[in-house]
Amino acid sequence: MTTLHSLQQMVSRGEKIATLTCYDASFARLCAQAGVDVLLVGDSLGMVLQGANSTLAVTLHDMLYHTRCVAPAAAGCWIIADMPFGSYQQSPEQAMRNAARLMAAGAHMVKLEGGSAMVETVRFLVERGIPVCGHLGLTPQSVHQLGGYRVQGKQAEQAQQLLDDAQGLSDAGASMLVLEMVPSALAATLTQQTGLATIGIGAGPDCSGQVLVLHDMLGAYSNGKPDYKAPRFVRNFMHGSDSIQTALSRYVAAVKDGSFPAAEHCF
Ligand SMILES: Nc1nc(=O)c2c([nH]1)NC[C@@H]1CN(c3ccc(C(=O)N[C@@H](CCC(=O)O)C(=O)O)cc3)CN21
Ligand SMILES: CC(C)C(=O)C(=O)O
Ligand SMILES: [Mg+2]
Repeated sequence: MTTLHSLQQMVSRGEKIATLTCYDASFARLCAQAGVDVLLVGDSLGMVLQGANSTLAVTLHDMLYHTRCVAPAAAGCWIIADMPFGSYQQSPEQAMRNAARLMAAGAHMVKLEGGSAMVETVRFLVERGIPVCGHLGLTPQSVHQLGGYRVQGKQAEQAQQLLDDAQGLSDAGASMLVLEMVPSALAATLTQQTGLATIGIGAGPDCSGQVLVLHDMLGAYSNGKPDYKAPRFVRNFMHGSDSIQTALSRYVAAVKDGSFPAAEHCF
């Protein structure tokens, strides 16, 4: 069974943490059988399941429903649930109220996007018994502020801000951190300096683990436009696999042996 403690032990011995998003019981069973360590009930479900072009319209009810679908079937996996847009930014009390509902639905940890502005909220949740995962770099709930789904932290000033944000989240008691679309060298520095278990998506090979959206790594997602191209960090593991089970197992193996991500998936 994967626990926060066993994840930290994996980090200590240099074993990579294989993470996938998951939204339902059937895939939770397949992922658990394939040896996926962590399942993220991501608000990416707004794009993947609901067909929207951002994650902004996802509700707490949506997240509760999918967490309840995943949890009973996720045998042994560590389950992280995303806090959706608008469910935690107002105050630590609002975040606590909604995080408690996600935990009651079966999550083991909640994830929220943002840096210094979220430090007080992270401390509030952790002091009240809720494990918290941060999310820095490309934070999709801020897509309209960031001007698109773009790599973050390329300029020195942005990179320093990310380092300060990560340290702040770590000091506040966060135990994991998703790094999305940041240069590999910066993600490596963040991982070394903060002591957090970092889970990268487009953040290079030197994170403590990797995550992909399930439908992306199975080649099952497109935004419906004829010129759709998957993000650079995606590898389709159905290529060369005869079944979904094989693709999931090959993903776990590639994360564990360091062959994913390769340079072509990184910034
Ligand atoms: N299916 C899916 N996969 C994801 O990885 C994902 C979601 N949905 N929804 C929530 C966010 C949004 N994400 C995205 C969405 C698009 C790009 C993208 O189009 N990237 C291109 C262009 C980069 C650029 O313009 O600089 C790339 O080539 O990486 C990246 C991340 C990551 N998350
Ligand atoms: C892409 C991952 C990190 C995520 O936040 C999601 O799936 O919502
Ligand atoms: Mg998310």
